[in-house]
Amino acid sequence: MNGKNAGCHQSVVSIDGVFFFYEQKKVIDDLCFDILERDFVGLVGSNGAGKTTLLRMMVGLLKPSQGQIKLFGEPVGGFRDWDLVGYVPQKNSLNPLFPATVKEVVLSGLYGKKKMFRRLTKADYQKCEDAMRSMSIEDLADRRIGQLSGGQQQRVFLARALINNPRLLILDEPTVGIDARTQADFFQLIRHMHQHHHITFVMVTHDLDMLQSYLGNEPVQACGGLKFFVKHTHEPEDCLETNLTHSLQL
Ligand SMILES: Nc1ncnc2c1ncn2[C@@H]1O[C@H](COP(=O)(O)OP(=O)(O)OP(=O)(O)O)[C@@H](O)[C@H]1O
Repeated sequence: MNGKNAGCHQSVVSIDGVFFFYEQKKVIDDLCFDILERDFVGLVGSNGAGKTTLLRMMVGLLKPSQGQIKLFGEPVGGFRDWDLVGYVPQKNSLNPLFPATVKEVVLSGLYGKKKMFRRLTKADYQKCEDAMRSMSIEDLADRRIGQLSGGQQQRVFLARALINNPRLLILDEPTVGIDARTQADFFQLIRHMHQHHHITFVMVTHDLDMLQSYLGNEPVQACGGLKFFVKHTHEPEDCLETNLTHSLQL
């Protein structure tokens, strides 16, 4: 877990002495944790343990009260290469009247703060097609997202996170509210992505059985109410495919 080596062992997320307080309430208590390239990290904890808070700090939406988080070696506060990071926040079921189409939602993954008002290019539309195809949702492209099932919506949000071909994918309870069969399919898809692509995963889930079947029974670290399960995938031959939006079909 420790070490910032070359090649497949680079540090992707480094969490160093992080505390987080909401007013007087301590939520994260002196957390130190390194996530290396191509790790799959499963983050587990009871309601209110601080999982979402930690993910939000990783993507710069919250600032640690103390300590530091680095992404790809850069402090999050100064990190600019957000195309490397895909984030799928906790599911909110969408109002069926929400007007955006699937294609528009996926394309919106391209809008960094700076790019918000630029014109979309042919290459952007191609990336969108690739991302939708990788999640097998191309047939839904013109449907309103609010009219889709929970499982379909999750695939759309994953495609949105994939459109920039990220190297770090952060998923906050991606299968909540989805039936068991769809959850199993979704998890298989995530495993496939991890096994075949040069990508690091951090996933919060309450589905311990599913997680342990892939990451083993023992957490590698516990901090407060948080438990970290990790699968390392550091063999050089595991790092051949790099383009996430290619050949993701199961
Ligand atoms: N904006 C906020 N202001 C004050 N307290 C907050 C705020 N957001 C979260 N909290 C509190 O911080 C604690 C951690 O919340 P967090 O959402 O990180 O937990 P979690 O582990 O993701 O929980 P869950 O499994 O229920 O999603 C909880 O006690 C929560 O009530």
